[in-house]
Amino acid sequence: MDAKDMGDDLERILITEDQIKSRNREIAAEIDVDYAGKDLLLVGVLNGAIMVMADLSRELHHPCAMDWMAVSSYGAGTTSSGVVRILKDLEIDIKDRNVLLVEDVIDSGLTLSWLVGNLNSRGPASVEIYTMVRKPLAFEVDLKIKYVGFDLPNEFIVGYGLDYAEKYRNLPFIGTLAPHVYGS
Ligand SMILES: O=P(O)(O)OC[C@H]1O[C@H](OP(=O)(O)OP(=O)(O)O)[C@H](O)[C@@H]1O
Ligand code: HPA
Repeated sequence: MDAKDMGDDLERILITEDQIKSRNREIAAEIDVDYAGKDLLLVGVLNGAIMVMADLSRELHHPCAMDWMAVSSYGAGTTSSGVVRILKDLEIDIKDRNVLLVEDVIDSGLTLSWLVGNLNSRGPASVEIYTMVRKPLAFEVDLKIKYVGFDLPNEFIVGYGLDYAEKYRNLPFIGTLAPHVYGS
């Protein structure tokens, strides 16, 4: 899909499809080195992480298992409260496994802080994080993020798995929406 297919919904592209592809490749190479000789289980956080999980995993040379969780954060409006409910739990027992959580965005960091605590209580060998985008508020929570695709400023983004009202996830790039979209 091209920016022009969105009519005037798109404001601007922040990260292009090519930039996403090469960053996934670079990070996959780091992961291949870091996990050489080790078990690796990728855990994607639904729904947003579907694109990055699919692309990252295909750049990895390391044989890895994959599983998914779906969680729901409760908060006023667009603000994550950090109170999280599991909508879909893992199928795989992560005891003694090396888990790499895969996310599209870490914004307030509250969802991932909760998730890391939850997964650590299950006795994994390790839990690390890869996020395609990190926003500035994530620095204010106690969250160690091992792999970061891009640091972006604090504005709402869509595309590459990220939605506004469940739309725009299928854009192959990451961008911002025109103000009129939020008004409609
Ligand atoms: O750092 P935080 O402020 O907690 O926000 C990040 C979370 O918000 C988004 O998920 P969302 O709840 O929108 O669900 P989705 O993945 O289905 O879009 C995103 O995929 C992260 O899971
Ligand atoms: O900027 C964002 N876009 C889409 N979903 C999100 N969830 C947290 N931050 C964002």
